[in-house]
Amino acid sequence: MAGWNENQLRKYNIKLEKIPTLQYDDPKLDSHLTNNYPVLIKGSKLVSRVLKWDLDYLKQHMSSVCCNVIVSKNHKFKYYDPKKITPNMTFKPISRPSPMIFSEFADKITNWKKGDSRLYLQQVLNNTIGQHVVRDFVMFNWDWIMSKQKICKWGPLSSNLILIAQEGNVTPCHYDEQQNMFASIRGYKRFILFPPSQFECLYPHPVHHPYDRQSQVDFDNPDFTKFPKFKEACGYEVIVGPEDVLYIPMYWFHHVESLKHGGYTVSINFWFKAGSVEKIEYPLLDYQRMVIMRNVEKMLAEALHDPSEVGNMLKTIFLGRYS
Ligand SMILES: CCC[C@@H](CC(=O)O)C(=O)C(=O)O
Ligand SMILES: [Zn+2]
Repeated sequence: MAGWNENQLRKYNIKLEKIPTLQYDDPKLDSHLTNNYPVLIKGSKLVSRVLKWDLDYLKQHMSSVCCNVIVSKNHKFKYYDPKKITPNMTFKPISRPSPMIFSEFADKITNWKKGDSRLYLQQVLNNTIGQHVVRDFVMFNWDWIMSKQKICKWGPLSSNLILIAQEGNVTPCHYDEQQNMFASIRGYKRFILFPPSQFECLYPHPVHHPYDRQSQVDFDNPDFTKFPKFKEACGYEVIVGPEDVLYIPMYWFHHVESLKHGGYTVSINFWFKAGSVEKIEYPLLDYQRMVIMRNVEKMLAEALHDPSEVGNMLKTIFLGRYS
C-alpha cells in the first residue's frame, strides 16, 4: 500500500523510465553509487531518529530561529544566484528569498489559502538552529552514510539542508555540482531525473546567467520552437517517501515536486563535494563533458571580460567551420 496515488502527480508529457530500488545493505548498491547511477535506497535508517521533525516539534525547538525561506507567486521555486545579476540586466525572478523566523513560516503554511504566495523553507542545518535540533542531527546514521562517502571516494560533506515544502511545491529541473544523498522525513516527493548525456535536451541557462545550472525549459509549458530537443528527453522517475534515501549523482538533472494534496513535506539532503579524479580516462564520462563546457564558458567570459560576448564568439568559432 503506497502512501500516494497517481493523481497527486503533476502531468507532463515526458517519456519516463523507473529508477532501481535497493536495500541499504544490498551488495549491488555500491556499484550504483560508484558508477554515478541514481538509486532509491530503503532501510538505511539514515534519518529515522528525526522522524519526529514535524512543524509542531520544530516550532517548539526553533520557533525564533531566522530561516532561509523562498516565496513564490506560483508553484515553482527556480533557484538563482543573486551574485550573477549585473546592473544592466533586467532579471525578474518569480520566486525570491524572504527570511523569516520559523514560527512565522509554520503559521503561514498552516493558514495558507489558494492565491497566497507559496513558501519553501530551505535552511542549512548548522548550530545556529538551536541545541535541540543539533542534538537530533547527531543521531543521523552517520556510520552508514560516511561509509558510502568513503567507498565512493566523495569529497567532504559540504552541507545538509532541511527542506520544508508545501504540498504541490516544485523545484524545477536543474543540476548540482555535488553528490547528493537525499532523505525524506515526512510526505512524498516525486523526482524526475535526467542523465548528463541529455544536456542537449534540457538547455541549461548560460553559466554566467543567474539561473546557471537550471534548465530553460518550463515543464508546464515547454517552448518546442526554442527547445526542440526537449521532445527527445527521457526522464527517470521515482517517488521518495518517509525514510527513503535517493542518491542523486552530481550533474544529473532533477525536477522535484512535493505531491499535491499530500500535506507539507520535510526532507534533508546531504551534499558531498565531488571527489578528486585521479586519472582522466577516455572516453570521457558525460558529466566530465559538462564540466568542460562550463570551463569553456567561464574561460571565454574571463578572456572577453564580458559574458554577453561569449555566445557570439562561440558562433564565430562554430558556424561554417564545425557545422
Ligand atoms: C534546495 C534544494 C532542493 C532539492 C529539491 C527539492 O527537494 O525540492 C534539490 O534540488 C537538491 O537537494 O539537490
Ligand atoms: Zn538539486
